[in-house]
Amino acid sequence: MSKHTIVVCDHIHEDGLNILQNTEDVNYVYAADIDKTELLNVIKDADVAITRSSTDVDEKFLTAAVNLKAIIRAGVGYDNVDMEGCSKRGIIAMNVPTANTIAAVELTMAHMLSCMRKFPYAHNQLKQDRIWKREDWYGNELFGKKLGVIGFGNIGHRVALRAKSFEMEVVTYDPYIPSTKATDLGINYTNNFQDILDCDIITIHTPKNQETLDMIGEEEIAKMKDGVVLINCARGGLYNEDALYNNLKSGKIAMGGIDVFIKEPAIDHPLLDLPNVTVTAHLGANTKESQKQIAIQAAENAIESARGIAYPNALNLPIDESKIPSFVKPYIELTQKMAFLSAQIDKSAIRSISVCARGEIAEYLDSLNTFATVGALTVSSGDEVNYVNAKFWAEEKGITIDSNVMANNTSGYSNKVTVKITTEKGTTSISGTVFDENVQRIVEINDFVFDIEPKGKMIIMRNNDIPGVIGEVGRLLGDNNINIADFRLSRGKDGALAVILVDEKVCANTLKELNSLEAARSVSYAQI
Ligand SMILES: NC(=O)c1ccc[n+]([C@@H]2O[C@H](COP(=O)([O-])OP(=O)(O)OC[C@H]3O[C@@H](n4cnc5c(N)ncnc54)[C@H](O)[C@@H]3O)[C@@H](O)[C@H]2O)c1
Ligand SMILES: O=C(O)CC[C@@H](O)C(=O)O
Repeated sequence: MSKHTIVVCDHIHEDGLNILQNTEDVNYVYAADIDKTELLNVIKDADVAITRSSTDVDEKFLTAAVNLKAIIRAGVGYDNVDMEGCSKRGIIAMNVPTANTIAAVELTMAHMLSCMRKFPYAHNQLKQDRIWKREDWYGNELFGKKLGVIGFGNIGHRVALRAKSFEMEVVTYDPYIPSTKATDLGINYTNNFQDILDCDIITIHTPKNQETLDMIGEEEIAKMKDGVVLINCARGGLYNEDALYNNLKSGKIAMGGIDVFIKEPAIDHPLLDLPNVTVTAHLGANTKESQKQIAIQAAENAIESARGIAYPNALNLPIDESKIPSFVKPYIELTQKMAFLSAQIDKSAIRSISVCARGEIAEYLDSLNTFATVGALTVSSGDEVNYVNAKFWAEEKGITIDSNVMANNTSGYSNKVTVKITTEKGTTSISGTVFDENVQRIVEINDFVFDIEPKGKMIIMRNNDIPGVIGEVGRLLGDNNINIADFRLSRGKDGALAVILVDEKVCANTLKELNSLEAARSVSYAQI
């Protein structure tokens, strides 16, 4: 079996490492404890790399990583990933966007409270200096203060909600959201930045990019109230660091709560010398709960991308991101998985790949088509195929690709995608939809109705609808030490189709035995 090399460049939770270690087609390399210069040597063998903010994915890294096909940023911010460099090389970059949201929200609240009550200094005076001097520590309350939240995304909006529960007055500035996203939650929305500068406390939760770097500098601070408190648990440099230092020193800014710095590790940073700054070493994401979730998702996504099955939360998709609403991404992933499954059900030379969609998702047929092609070709061509080269591969092999809007909808799903793969043996058609925000489901296989998560090891068996089939299949799999996790049977006019989810990989001999059952018409094994 050919193995995919996945290199873990930074510390991640052991649950993620265990997933990689226990995956048979993964050769996992732990490189979090080696020097970053040595990493350049190790990374040359990587098919996929997992990084956090301690590894810069820059020109040097990318030049060394000659085999790299995908990179997973085990966190939200990807400002330390050279996205253009990745795209030029056909490397797909992904992040894990929401697993550390709560951790960062709670650290923001901790900094806010620490600043208002000068908590670390009071703590140190008693614990380190053994001085009991209550008159030194008159703080301020959050109650009744005005909080300005810049950036109302996953973290910003939750900080705002928590601040409301402290009975603060909250106003947010985020030109990229509809104002109702804030006002529906009882948060004031403004598109006048001065309203933020007028606040008692300001916290920033935007990504770091050309627009947000130095968003708050000398000029903006001059317009703030004397004694303002500034919190930054997003990225170093969103508040200009020199301006921050000068104004904390002068007392214009009363207190700063800072988790992030332009250059990290920041052990010699001038801000550390100031008495009115509470600091943490980029710990926003550092809760056990969040790191566990991030590591699990990063490991699972690394495996899926190494196998070419899907690129969850891809950041450099071959589509104009600004024109893609967030509901489209899970459909893209699902389409790739359905094509991957379809090409495994009928393992023979593909003649055509066709994607058909209805609902709003039909506007994105072109992108769905690219990802269906990647999924279908991965079965025969492995991880060499990606969204950059998939259509060229198909052309070279003489595979026809087409897409069209579904004419009628009898299923009742408002959005539905069908992938049809035709080989020399026939056509396999799989349809799917997405519930809520990201609950992906396969709802039809060759006109048989199902409700299956596109995940795991499965046997797909077409059979005559006669009594005793389930019992016979169960016995046969039991005799071969294969545990059935779930048995889904769909009945039609002409027989039945069973999708049997199993815990173990099924070998060719067992499939042959299943195929020889009297009721069996065809049997295949697939893994997503
Ligand atoms: N300290 C940590 O360890 C830690 C942990 C997690 C996330 N982060 C960082 O926190 C920040 C926010 O993360 P998130 O998950 O909430 O991201 P998000 O993408 O959910 O939200 C970002 C929000 O910023 C808004 N925005 C973008 N440009 C803006 C601008 N010029 N002015 C105002 N608003 C603007 C966007 O519209 C969006 O609503 C990111 O920089 C992320 O890297 C830090
Ligand atoms: O833990 C990290 O690598 C940084 C996490 C955080 O800054 C993020 O952007 O998700």
